[in-house]
Amino acid sequence: MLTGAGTSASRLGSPDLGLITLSEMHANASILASLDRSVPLIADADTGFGGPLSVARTVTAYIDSNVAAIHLEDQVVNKRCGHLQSKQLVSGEEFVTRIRAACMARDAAGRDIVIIARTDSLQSLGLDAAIDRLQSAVKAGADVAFLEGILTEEQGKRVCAQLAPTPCLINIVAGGVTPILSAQQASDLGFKIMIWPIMALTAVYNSVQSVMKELKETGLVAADTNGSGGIRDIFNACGMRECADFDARAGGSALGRL
Ligand SMILES: C[C@](O)(C(=O)O)[C@H](CC(=O)O)C(=O)O
Repeated sequence: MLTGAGTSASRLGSPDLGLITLSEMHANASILASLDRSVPLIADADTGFGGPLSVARTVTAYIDSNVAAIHLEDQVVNKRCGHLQSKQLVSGEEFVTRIRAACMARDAAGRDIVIIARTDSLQSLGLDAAIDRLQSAVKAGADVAFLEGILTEEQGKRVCAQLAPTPCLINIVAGGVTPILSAQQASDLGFKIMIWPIMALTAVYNSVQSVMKELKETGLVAADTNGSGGIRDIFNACGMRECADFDARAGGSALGRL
């Protein structure tokens, strides 16, 4: 999952308030999608970054980066995280235009990308209107429906039932408005896709904060005595053995001993 909130936080040091641009999102998407091509990447496309032509440009850029799916929402371009208050929406017609533009760009590219329609309208318009927006988006060609900021399990169950057979996605954000559900609970409600967009960022943030505090207070962060948790673990996770093996098979001799 390429999170817009996480990309804003890590690249701009800013909250998820619509400051991130297509170029920055696309750069991150390209890196993530190329890490392991067998793993499909869902990328946040926010509002599509403008009118129909900008939406089309966004879709084409993500397709070129081998992104598997994108979610496009109905907030105004000056958007905010879906779990904050006072979100503003574009009209239902403008939302459908965004989705239609995305599907047209996908069809024109002749390549496969899953279009996930996200509505942020539950907060201000209520459940019936939000479901209505998702149904219109599906009619315009969206493959998956995403009701953002679900407040209760009952709402989750209803959206899945009323959108069927279109698969629905649920977004779990620690500290957000949606109850934290397990994969099994989400599946029991009828969801087919579940994202935890800021889980990894939260874990990294908490552990970096903890070691930074320790370093500041004690002047030292002790290394693990058993050799795990160090830089070699990270190099190995990044494929150091595979690199050495490739180098040797190609006839190289520089990576025999690392
Ligand atoms: C899904 C989301 O768009 C994202 O940026 O990952 C965010 C997540 C978040 O802010 O925690 C969202 O608006 O829900």
